[in-house]
Amino acid sequence: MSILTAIDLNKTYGKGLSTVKALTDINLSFEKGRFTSIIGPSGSGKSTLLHCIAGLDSITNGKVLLNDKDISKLSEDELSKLRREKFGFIFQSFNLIPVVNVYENIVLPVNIDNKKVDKKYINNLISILGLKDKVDKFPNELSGGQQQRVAIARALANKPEIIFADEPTGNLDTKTTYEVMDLLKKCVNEFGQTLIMITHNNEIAAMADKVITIKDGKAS
Ligand SMILES: Nc1ncnc2c1ncn2[C@@H]1O[C@H](COP(=O)(O)OP(=O)(O)OP(=O)(O)O)[C@@H](O)[C@H]1O
Repeated sequence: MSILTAIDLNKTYGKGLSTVKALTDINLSFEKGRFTSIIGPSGSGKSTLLHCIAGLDSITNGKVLLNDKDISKLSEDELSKLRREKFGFIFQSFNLIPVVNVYENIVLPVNIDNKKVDKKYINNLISILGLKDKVDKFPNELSGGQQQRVAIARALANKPEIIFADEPTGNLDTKTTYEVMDLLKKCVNEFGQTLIMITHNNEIAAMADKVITIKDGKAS
């Protein structure tokens, strides 16, 4: 069953002479509870696609359906609620809050929604990501790889239906990369979450149930 569908999706940046056509007539569907990887050359439109289907960026033409609902028609408030409740994001830049500790950063999305923190689940995430002895530290006391792991735990804290990831292991060493991939695959295979991930790493791309290639703003 498809959870997310792009129909005739087009994205153009800018106006007048300086326009850039980033995506052209994209028709794709993402299966619920599956891992889809997105590969393609630099500048081909991968991040633009991810941002458009995740409701982070407006689209120029077409539709983006979440189940059967066109999310490209939602207001900014409705979109931000949707993203908070149903989506988890892992980007190359971690966007951690510098003034609160690692634990507070991780549970932030749960607290924003006034939900109860599932301590067992959060502690399991912390332990799998090797952050047990870092929970009281502040982001600037951690290495880049450690900060990325905190960002991953935060993205998963709300048990999102869809995890959008843009090169999530780009800054990690090989061992941590495989640990993180094991965790993300577990999210898909054991918890039924949907994972959509951009990667430049062919080995990681091959772990997916489906691989989409973007070239010159077109999908194949
Ligand atoms: N905010 C923006 N304004 C104008 N053009 C943009 C903007 N963001 C991206 N682009 C352009 O859109 C095209 C697609 O960029 P995008 O970042 O989606 O590619 P990518 O495949 O993710 O690249 P990379 O692998 O290097 O991250 C590029 O030509 C880029 O320069």
